[in-house]
Amino acid sequence: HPKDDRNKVPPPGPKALPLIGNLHMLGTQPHRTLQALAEKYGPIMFLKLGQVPTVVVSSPEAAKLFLKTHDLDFANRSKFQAVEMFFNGGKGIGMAQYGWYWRHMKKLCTLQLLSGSKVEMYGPLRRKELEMLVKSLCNASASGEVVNLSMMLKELSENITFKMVLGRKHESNRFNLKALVDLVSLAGAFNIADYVPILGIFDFQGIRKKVNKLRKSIDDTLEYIIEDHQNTNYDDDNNSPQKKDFVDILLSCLDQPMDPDEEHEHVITRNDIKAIIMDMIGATYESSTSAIEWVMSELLKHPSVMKKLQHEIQHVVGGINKQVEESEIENMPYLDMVVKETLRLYPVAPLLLPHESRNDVVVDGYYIKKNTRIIINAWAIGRDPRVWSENAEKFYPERFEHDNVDILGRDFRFIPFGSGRRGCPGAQLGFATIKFVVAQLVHCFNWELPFGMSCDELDMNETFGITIPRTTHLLAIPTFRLTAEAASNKE
Ligand code: HEM
Repeated sequence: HPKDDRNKVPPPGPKALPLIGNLHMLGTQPHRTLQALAEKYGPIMFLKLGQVPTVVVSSPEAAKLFLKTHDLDFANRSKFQAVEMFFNGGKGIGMAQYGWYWRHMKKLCTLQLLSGSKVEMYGPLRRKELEMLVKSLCNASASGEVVNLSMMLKELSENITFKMVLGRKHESNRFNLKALVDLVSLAGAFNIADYVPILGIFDFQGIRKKVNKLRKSIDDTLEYIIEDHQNTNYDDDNNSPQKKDFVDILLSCLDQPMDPDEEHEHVITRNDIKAIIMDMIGATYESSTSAIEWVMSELLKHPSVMKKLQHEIQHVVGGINKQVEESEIENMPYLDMVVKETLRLYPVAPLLLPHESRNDVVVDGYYIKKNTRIIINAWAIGRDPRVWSENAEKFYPERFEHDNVDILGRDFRFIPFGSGRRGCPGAQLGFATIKFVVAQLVHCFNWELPFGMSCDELDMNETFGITIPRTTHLLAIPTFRLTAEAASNKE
């Protein structure tokens, strides 16, 4: 009825062009462009990205409406060509449609892989990998070398990810891990086919071709990983939980009913397990590296914060005779503030992962149709002066001193891990990893910028993708500051 249609007011937004809609407005830094557009059109704004109706959310109040009040209505994910082609139609968690399959898989991973006790269980592994990084930094310190911290952190993250998920070192040439990592980045690439399907037929960017090429090689890799695990006999000594990696735990669910009490008697298949392995590698791989890189960048720019942090850590650890133990981290409130402040300014996934409406919904008086893409601009919320005061752009960890916001998205001013049903199940693991690595790097070394660079000269530009890593690598000079015996972590 026409009268009804008049009442269905969509959120305000800029005028859209035929075919491409507002795509041309996004530029190379969509998180920044969308922030500027929201200043003009408001915190709930409508855009047409190609053919895709999209609502962009840019304030804590609005985020709460979408991720809490109407969470269930917006709990779907948008479909992306590369993901559809690859992850067996989205049978992992991150890109799966809302429903019983996603619910059970998420529950399984949360309980079996990512619970607090499992995060603790992988502590020794993180510690061992980190020790190796400290050793090579010690060598660099002895010869006064400039290190490429970005590359070293990437390697650390690769080692932790592959050890934790696959239980193996990534050097093994039987794993085509490069293909796995390439695929994850293709899944996140801007693919015109996702926005203007009619142009997708031509595959101008060659994404479909690349995904097809990677498909077989990755399937072989995943098959190899699974077989390798199935053929490993754990003798009694080795059968301790510490020896079990993610894949072992997942394989113990193979061919088991997902939930025998439910009406959907889905039995967990090999394909399900492959998709979850891909999800876990994808989610772990880049997220913590990017966050640690930003923490270290801000600390290099703010030597007084670095000193204050060293002081706290030294106090908790009890001097400079030993390295940090992960169990000591919980007694370091300033470290907590430093990492939160970094995630506020550089949320790893600046626009979270796109949600999608499951029904027609009215939010704050605006009519939002079923299958509308929802983008939450966590980056803009973290930098809004109305929320964080006039110094919102400044790195100032003390702002959290009397403001103990939690990381799990209960406070919509701070949502680096999302919130609600589709929130990040790896938040505790991610947060713990970042804090431990930063604490160790800052406790073991003094850090300086190279080539006589002043703090103000450090390039702080970001490159937009699913994540926002630094555009340029972070170079720095470490100087070992602990006693000689602490170098090998002996007390
Ligand atoms: C610093 C580390 C991390 C950050 C900042 C981060 C951030 C995020 C964000 C923003 C989302 C999307 C939330 C939304 O759309 O509302 C997400 C989803 C997800 N994350 Fe993380 N994450 C991190 C680490 C991890 C780790 C270590 C894992 C697992 C090993 C993980 C697994 C997932 C999964 C499976 C989802 C999809 C959840 C769903 O769709 O239901 N994340 N993460």
